[in-house]
Amino acid sequence: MANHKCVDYSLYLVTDSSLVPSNATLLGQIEKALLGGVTLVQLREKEMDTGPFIELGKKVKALTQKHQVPLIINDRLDVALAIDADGVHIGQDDMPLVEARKILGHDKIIGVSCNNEEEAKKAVEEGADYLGIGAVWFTSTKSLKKQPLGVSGVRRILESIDGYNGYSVAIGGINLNNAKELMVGGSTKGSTCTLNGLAIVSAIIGASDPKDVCEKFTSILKESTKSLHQADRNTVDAILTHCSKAIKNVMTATPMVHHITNNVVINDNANATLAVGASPIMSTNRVEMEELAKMNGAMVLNMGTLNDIDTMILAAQANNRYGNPVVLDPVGGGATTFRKAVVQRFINEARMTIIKGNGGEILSMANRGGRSRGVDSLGNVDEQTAVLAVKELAQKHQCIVAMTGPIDYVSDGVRTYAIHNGDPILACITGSGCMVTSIVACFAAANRSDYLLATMIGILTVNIASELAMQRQEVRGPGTFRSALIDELYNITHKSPDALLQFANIRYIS
Ligand SMILES: Nc1ncnc2c1ncn2[C@@H]1O[C@H](COP(=O)(O)OP(=O)(O)OP(=O)(O)O)[C@@H](O)[C@H]1O
Ligand SMILES: Cc1ncsc1CCO
Repeated sequence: MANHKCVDYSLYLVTDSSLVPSNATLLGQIEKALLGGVTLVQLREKEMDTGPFIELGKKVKALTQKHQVPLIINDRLDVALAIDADGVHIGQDDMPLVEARKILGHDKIIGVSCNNEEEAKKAVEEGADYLGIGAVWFTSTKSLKKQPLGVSGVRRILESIDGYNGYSVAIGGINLNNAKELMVGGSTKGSTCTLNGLAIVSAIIGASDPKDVCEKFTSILKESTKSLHQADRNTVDAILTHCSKAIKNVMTATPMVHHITNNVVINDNANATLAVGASPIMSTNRVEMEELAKMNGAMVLNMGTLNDIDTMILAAQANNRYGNPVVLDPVGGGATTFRKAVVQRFINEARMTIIKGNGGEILSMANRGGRSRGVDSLGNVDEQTAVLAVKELAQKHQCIVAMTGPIDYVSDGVRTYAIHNGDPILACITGSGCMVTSIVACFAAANRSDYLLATMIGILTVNIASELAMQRQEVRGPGTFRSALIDELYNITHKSPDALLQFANIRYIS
């Protein structure tokens, strides 16, 4: 598995050979479930001896590999290591997470079962990649020692770990009749406390037609996501309520943000990154790209003064492999034939998490016109065109797209917002857009569960900092503004994170 931080946890199959119908086999049930859309498989064999477990594990791995789905082994690190599985799932009575991590390292997934807030908080602190929250309901697969959590219990646990960068799935008694109730009710409206998926045992493994059941679960999961977004529709609370937490996450994680950026803005961008509590490194030598990606929180690819394009791609690919968000700033993207071709190479050869450009750059990428003079956008962009461009690009490249300008537009392909903050003087200093990209990368690094949120808060931070900077007495023009902007980035993040909540002027479009 290339990238364990980008695993799709939505339909998680947990096996139990004792539940396989008499006319079927475990491997057959798993294969059918994979054909039906299962996104992750956990092999759970509580009674099996080590040798047969490894043999079975190898066969299951062949199936999951064929369907490009990760394989997790329940409890047994030795088996996981022997078959080079993608990770392990540990219960509260199994090997402690800290010890398991020492053995497996950071390239493997470790999931932890949690039944209450304390267990969840501990697992988060110790660096669990995902939490299995349960049991939600009474279940035939395990005799429960504790009361089941119910939907509200799941929600309570998720709220207690608000801001957690990993993933959460619910488990226990989930079937086609209660899945939607759990997905929608388990998540807090307008919040990052959302379930990423459902871990299902008997409803799939004991089914007469696992493929059909999985297809039904997949459409329930899609419907649930839609109705969760629906719930956010008339509100911008989803963004605002998380501003201070998102800022705190950056300050706590102090993520390293690797920039390959242009040599006009390099110093300003490094200072801006430091000002919000992250740690910049502006390296361009290909020899260390892989090693940097290993410790990196996020990566900025900025096309301002293009030099070694192959190294930029190599670095983006390495960051993709380690699951780090990659933020592309297609500076001057539409201005020359050469730049247009480079943007295409970046998109084709690496996966972008967020694309942030000005009107000329984004419209050019979306083939909707877009006029530039060098790195500057020309002309006004009407709202309808802007919204179509960011939405279409986000859908096409499965990423977040932000178009900056007097009004900024941000979309994940489903939700689109406008940001009305920012002082026009930003357009009078070089690299203010590049600075936005750097700050978005800092937020993305530390707020991985919602990159739309991270992008919105990154842009808001720079824009509101610009408004506060312009209110300072000593600011008399672009030169003094430039220093004051860095000061205000620092002040907002270190002293008054509530400034975002107070001054944000954002609009939900559709
Ligand atoms: N007229 C304006 N009023 C308010 N804010 C603005 C205005 N123009 C730009 N901004 C803000 O300035 C920042 C940079 O946006 P812009 O689109 O100018 O970037 P850019 O062209 O990519 O910049 P650069 O290439 O110099 O880095 C954004 O945060 C945007 O919201
Ligand atoms: C002026 C300029 N030229 C290339 S990059 C850059 C900085 C703003 O994008």
